[in-house]
This record gives sequence, C-alpha cells and structure tokens, in this order.
Amino acid sequence: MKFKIACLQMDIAFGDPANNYKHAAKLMEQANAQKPDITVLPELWTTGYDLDNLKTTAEAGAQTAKAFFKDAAVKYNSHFIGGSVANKTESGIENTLLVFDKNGDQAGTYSKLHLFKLMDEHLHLAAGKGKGLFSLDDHKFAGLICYDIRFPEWVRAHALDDVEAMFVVAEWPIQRMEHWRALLIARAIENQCFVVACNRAGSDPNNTFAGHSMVINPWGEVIAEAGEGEEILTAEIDLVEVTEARSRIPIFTDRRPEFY
Ligand SMILES: NC(=O)CCC(=O)C(=O)O
Repeated sequence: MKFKIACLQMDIAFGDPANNYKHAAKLMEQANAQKPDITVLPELWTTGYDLDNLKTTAEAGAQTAKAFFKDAAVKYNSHFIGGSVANKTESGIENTLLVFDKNGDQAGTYSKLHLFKLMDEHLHLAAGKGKGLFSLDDHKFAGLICYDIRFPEWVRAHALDDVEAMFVVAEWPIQRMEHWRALLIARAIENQCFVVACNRAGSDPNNTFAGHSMVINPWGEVIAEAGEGEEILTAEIDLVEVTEARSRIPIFTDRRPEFY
C-alpha cells in the first residue's frame, strides 16, 4: 500500500498556543493541495520549549489538540500524526503524541519515554510508560519523539511488533544535525522500515532548530529531505518495499536474541 506523506516543518511561536494553532491550520490548508494520506506535525508544536510556562499552557488531557485533529482529519480526509503537545495528566505534564485516522477517530497516543536533560525536560515533564504503536488502514506503525531515536533498543522493540514505518516528531537543534541525519538513517536500515521524521524550523530563546525533516526508505535511502526553513515536505512511501527488504536480508529471522 502506498501513502502520500506531508510533514509540516513549521516554525513555532514560543509559549503561544493560540498563534501556533492558527499557523498549523494555515499549513494544513496548504498541504491539502497535495492531498496527503498522512499529515505529520513536529514535537511540542503548540507551546515550543517554553517549559517554564507549561503549567498554564499545557492542555488538560490534550483536549484542544484532540478536537483540532478530529476536525482536521475529517475536513482533509487525511490521517494525522499530530506531532506532540504538552498534556496535563494525573502523573504530571507529559509530552504526548496524538494520532487520528481520517474518520476523525483517535488511533493512537504515546507520551515521550526518554526525557532529554540537556533541554531540561526532566525538570518539567513526566515520562510516558508505554509504546507508541498504532494501525492505520490495517498497517502497523509507531510514533517516537525526538530524543527516542538515540535508543536503538526502544526503536527495535517497536520493529519487533511488525511496524512498517516509524514516525518521529521532533524539535532537534541545529548543532546536532549530523546526529539527527545519521541516527534516523541508521534506525531505518537496522529495522528495515520507513522512517518519516518531522522536525520544526526556526528558533526559540535557547536554540535554533535544524529543520531537515526526512523520509527514509527501508534501505536507508533518503527519498525526501527539507531544508532548514519552514517547509511542507511531501513524499510517497510504498510499504511493499518493507517486505522486499526484509525478505532480501532477513535480519528478523536471523537474529539470535538468546545470546544478546
Ligand atoms: N527535543 C529533543 O528531544 C531533542 C533531542 C536532541 O536534541 C538530541 O540531541 O538528542
């Protein structure tokens, strides 16, 4: 099955959800010209990394974002990997990815498991507890958030659940852009799956972000890559390539987990 993907590599206004909602809505309207099957947004796109003010800007149960994606999915007849938002839960504020299918039904959710100390996440956020698995059109996918890509064992745990594409939403700074590219390509090669990675563009008071959203095939070939600025990156993925790669080099049956 083929899916047309649109990554909304948006700039994000620091701590200003109202403006970010307006801006995301405008980009969705523009992306609709390409009629994407799956639309992807970046990490913490409603607030950016304004972590000091999350107590006021985080949404209880991510309710506003959920209503926004429910409407957008039906309006644009697109599945949404709705980036992540600051989500007030009983355990604290989580960095939560939302997935809505094109009928407007929530298809998945995942709260970031690995908190990134270099950007103070551990001081403001509560870590998630489960995997980011979901299905769209009877295909298995996974959602990962930014720093998660530095944990190959976490990504592999999803691949072992027969995932065919991993969606990574991020706010990855430009200083470590070469890590971003290398890690994403490695995760695609070693798990023989598509990797669709949507980063943000622009700057906040502490960081300039890399952009360079990417779509990578199961051979590790970059089939689409954005520049540094705001951009809608589109690409088509054909999941038959996952089956082909996995039968040509059968790493999943050749594994020797009894020795690991
Ligand atoms: N938002 C993040 O998780 C950033 C991760 C990052 O920059 C890294 O180098 O890892």
